[in-house]
Amino acid sequence: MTLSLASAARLLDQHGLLREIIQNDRWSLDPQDFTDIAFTAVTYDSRAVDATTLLFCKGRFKAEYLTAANEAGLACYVAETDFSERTDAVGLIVDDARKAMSLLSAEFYGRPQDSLTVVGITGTKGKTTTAYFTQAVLNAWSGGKAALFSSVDNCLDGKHYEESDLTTPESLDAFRMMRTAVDNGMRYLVMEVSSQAYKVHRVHGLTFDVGAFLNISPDHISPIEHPTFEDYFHCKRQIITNSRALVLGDGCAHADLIRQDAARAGIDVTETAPREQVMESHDLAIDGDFNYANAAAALAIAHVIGVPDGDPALHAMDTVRIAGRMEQFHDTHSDTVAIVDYAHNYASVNALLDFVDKRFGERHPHITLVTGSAGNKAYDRRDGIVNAAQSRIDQFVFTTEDSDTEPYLDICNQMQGYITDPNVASTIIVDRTEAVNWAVDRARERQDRLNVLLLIGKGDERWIKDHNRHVAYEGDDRLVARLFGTQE
Ligand SMILES: CC(=O)N[C@H]1[C@@H](OP(=O)(O)OP(=O)(O)OC[C@H]2O[C@@H](n3ccc(=O)[nH]c3=O)[C@H](O)[C@@H]2O)O[C@H](CO)[C@@H](O)[C@@H]1O[C@H](C)C(=O)N[C@@H](C)C(=O)N[C@H](CCC(=O)O)C(=O)O
Ligand SMILES: Nc1ncnc2c1ncn2[C@@H]1O[C@H](COP(=O)(O)OP(=O)(O)OP(=O)(O)O)[C@@H](O)[C@H]1O
Repeated sequence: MTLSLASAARLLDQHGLLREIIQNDRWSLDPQDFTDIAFTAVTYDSRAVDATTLLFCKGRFKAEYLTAANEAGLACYVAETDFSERTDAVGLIVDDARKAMSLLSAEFYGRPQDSLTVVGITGTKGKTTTAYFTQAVLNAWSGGKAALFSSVDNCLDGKHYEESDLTTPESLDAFRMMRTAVDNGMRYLVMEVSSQAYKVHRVHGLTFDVGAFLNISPDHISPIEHPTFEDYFHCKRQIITNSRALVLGDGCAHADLIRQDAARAGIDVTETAPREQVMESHDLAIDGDFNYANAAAALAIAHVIGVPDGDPALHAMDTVRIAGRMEQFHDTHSDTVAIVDYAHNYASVNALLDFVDKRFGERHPHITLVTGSAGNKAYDRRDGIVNAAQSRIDQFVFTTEDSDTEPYLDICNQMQGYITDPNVASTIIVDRTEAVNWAVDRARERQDRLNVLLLIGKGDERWIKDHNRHVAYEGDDRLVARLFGTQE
């Protein structure tokens, strides 16, 4: 690990981020005016510092955190504010602490991205699935040397998967994990890139060898995410100029604007094949026609990376299943199929119902949608889910998803209020376990008909967020398998 106070200050200066260096009453632009420190660790948590740690003060960091850090011997911090009243440490005062954190973390971890072929995948829907497909192909192609950062799991050695917290990790965590991946012998990294990642500079300074832009539709609009669709789309578009080559999803909305971005930056665009073409040569284990669009993107990425057309490695994605995505369960007591899926906005609920229609439509099933929506963010999803489903299903059961401070019942009531179709029934059962139980019991009362239960928005998560803390939950998949007395 090679970062010192002097080299950090120089790097920040080169990137136009350094405002000045401050220690007590001494203010300077010259790092040589301060005792140099060779950093042995970097962190954004004031509770994890010692005399050779570089601390990044970002986001909702509070000045009082520095009191204990100072006692722990903190010697240097990066911040947008002068904290010399709270600490004797040297402050690298910058224009943007998150950009600084990304650049300095990459340097601290020895620029691991330079030893990897890095694939970045963005889009409103299909990021996780495409990332898993791509990793499977690159793993097969390279003999197990592809790492993955996804919203479900991270994988740093091509074979072990650990649950992740964010779609795109904080920059510092991302570069630390890239270092581990390189040390584990990985040659490829496939990562999901959320719009938030660009909004809060988690991938600042990172160039993707291949960037993929799958699709775009309204999502993530709220005060803590994006104020408008334009802002959401603008953030996602940053991947274009930060990639060496671009893969563009077939039928992507605003494709002309995306091509204009690429043309201005001189970046080659590879368009993905129509999903129907992929259906001719691949038989995916995971259900849903939309997954053939995700497969088309994975094939295009592999092509740009150099996997030859027709190579057997391309079929590695055929067997990929992703926990909590399009998982089917069949009841042993009635003609009922439950699908556990991660759909949670207009586009994905619509795609899910297209699948239900195609697979089960001929049997005119009774369709129940068990859904909630996230609290305190992505408000547009609430009417999006209702509008995508209301004329295509028989029954809504509104229940808990994840929340911060917003009461679950308020979210359920709001969603129920969006219903305009008089033919769809609805009920609110806030407790998610009870909601699924209720849906199963009602289905068993309809012995004369096929029932389709759609349990969406939680996938295989074993928790529900309440006040942003994880509260244990059995998981939609395990719950329904237990109630059905079987699992497939
Ligand atoms: C808006 C946003 O990006 N928030 C993220 C951000 O929060 P923040 O920087 O404000 O950090 P904070 O947790 O409020 O605390 C401020 C700082 O004080 C530090 N601290 C705190 C206490 C203390 O004693 N000492 C101390 O130093 C914390 O370590 C932190 O660095 O940094 C945190 C980790 O450092 C993230 O967990 C958090 O994500 C929140 C939880 C989140 O949910 N973000 C969502 C909106 C998100 O990013 N989603 C996208 C898209 C998902 C999708 O595509 O579906 C994603 O990429 O996941
Ligand atoms: N290409 C697609 N088009 C429309 N819907 C899709 C597509 N791919 C997946 N979906 C739906 O979206 C859900 C989430 O898929 P996935 O996790 O791959 O996307 P994501 O972009 O990572 O989503 P999120 O950002 O919400 O985590 C799936 O469970 C499915 O219902």
